[in-house]
Amino acid sequence: MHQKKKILSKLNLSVSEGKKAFALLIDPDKVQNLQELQRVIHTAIECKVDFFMVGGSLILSDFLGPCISHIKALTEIPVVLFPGNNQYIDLQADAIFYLSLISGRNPDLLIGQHVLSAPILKRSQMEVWPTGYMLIDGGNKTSVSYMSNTTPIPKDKYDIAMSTAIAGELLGQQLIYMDAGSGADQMISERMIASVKRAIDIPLIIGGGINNVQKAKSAWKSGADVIVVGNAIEKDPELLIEITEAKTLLNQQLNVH
Ligand SMILES: CC(C)=CCC/C(C)=C/CC/C(C)=C/CC/C(C)=C/COP(=O)(O)OP(=O)(O)O
Ligand SMILES: O=P(O)(O)OC[C@@H](O)CO
Ligand SMILES: [Mg+2]
Repeated sequence: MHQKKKILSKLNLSVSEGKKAFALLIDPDKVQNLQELQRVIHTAIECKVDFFMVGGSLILSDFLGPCISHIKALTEIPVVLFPGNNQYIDLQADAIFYLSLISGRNPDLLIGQHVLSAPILKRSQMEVWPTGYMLIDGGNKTSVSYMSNTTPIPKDKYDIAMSTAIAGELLGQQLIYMDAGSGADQMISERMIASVKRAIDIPLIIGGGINNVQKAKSAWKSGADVIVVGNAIEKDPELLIEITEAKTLLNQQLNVH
């Protein structure tokens, strides 16, 4: 029998208490050298990030496995795979976002990649997190929209986003991840986040283009349960500390620390 999803249950519990979470996305291809990686991991550990995410739309380096093993060697903070396809699976991770790209109409990303990866995931010890993944237009063409061959939901089509998220929930997805794509010019708007959050009862993850502390706060305040930051921290690891301070303060104000 498959083991219980302990990490996901813990996340669900803190979300049900209204607690805000912060995930750091590490792109194996953007790691300059091992020292740089260790520095970011150490800062993330000091900040007690809620989880690490590792993955990419297209990975050219051989660094996916080493990235995960370096994190695992230093901390118990969970590592969650964020795979662009079934090749980017490494069984050292604790969990995997089993993404279905529900904003798109590309069958390979709704079921094809899942069929290819199902046997290995079923045999593994990893927690598999069924995730409705929705791309929202962030003003520029991102790797993920090009690589997925899908059109993101227009940024002001709140009803389409809401209905898509509800459909994901009704189909049994356990998380909704709305992403403007890595390096998006504009993060997802407050109104879009709030409309989707109101419509669903599963945790809402928001990412793409969150590159300063104001944007992180605005995403949380509009309804994000988890925010994901990648690019901006690669450029300035100190941002980890600022965002963590904002999270701590917000959780204190919400009385859920
Ligand atoms: C079920 C399995 C095994 C895989 C899921 C496959 C699906 C549905 C993927 C969705 C589409 C996709 C390509 C997602 C990738 C998301 C991701 C890891 C983004 C990280 O950012 P990058 O797109 O790599 O950005 P950069 O251009 O900044 O590197
Ligand atoms: O790299 P950034 O823009 O922070 O985006 C993070 C993540 O949501 C991308 O899929
Ligand atoms: Mg990438």
